Amino acid sequence: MLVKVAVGIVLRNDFVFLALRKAGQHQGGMWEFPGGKCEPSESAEAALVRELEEECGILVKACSFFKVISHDYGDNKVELCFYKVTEFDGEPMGKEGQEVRWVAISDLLKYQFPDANLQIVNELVSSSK
Ligand SMILES: Nc1nc2c([nH]c(=O)n2[C@H]2C[C@H](O)[C@@H](COP(=O)(O)OP(=O)(O)OP(=O)(O)O)O2)c(=O)[nH]1
Ligand SMILES: [Mg+2]
Repeated sequence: MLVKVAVGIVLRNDFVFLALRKAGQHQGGMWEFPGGKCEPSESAEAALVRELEEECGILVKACSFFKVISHDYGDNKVELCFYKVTEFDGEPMGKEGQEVRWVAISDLLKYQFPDANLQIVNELVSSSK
């Protein structure tokens, strides 16, 4: 089954907000851009706003669509809709107890991401140079 996911690249200056996926989750132990599954008939943008409030406690004020990446993990097929989040209310936090941190975009390659993220991470790092 294909799972549609909305993902937020939350940006502030040259930093991006990352969260650590918990051990029991799919791709647990990997760093991620916060987000989650779209509910049936929910738009990706609506899911993005809902998930970032649920997971990070922020209200998205401005975002722009970045890219869709489809990836087959074998056990799970995902379609990730990435958005750049450039304006938000509140200070992002790990609202579900997850470890979080602001990371300089130029340092992103030091973090381990799920395979589906590799292209996006490389593009972000290249564009920061
Ligand atoms: N949020 C997020 N998910 C990612 C990224 N990269 C990646 O492969 N994924 C995958 C992992 C999961 O299979 C899926 C996202 O599911 P999720 O676990 O965040 O979904 P959710 O927040 O709705 O959580 P749940 O209610 O199902 O527990 O997408 C990423 O950067 N961010
Ligand atoms: Mg999630």
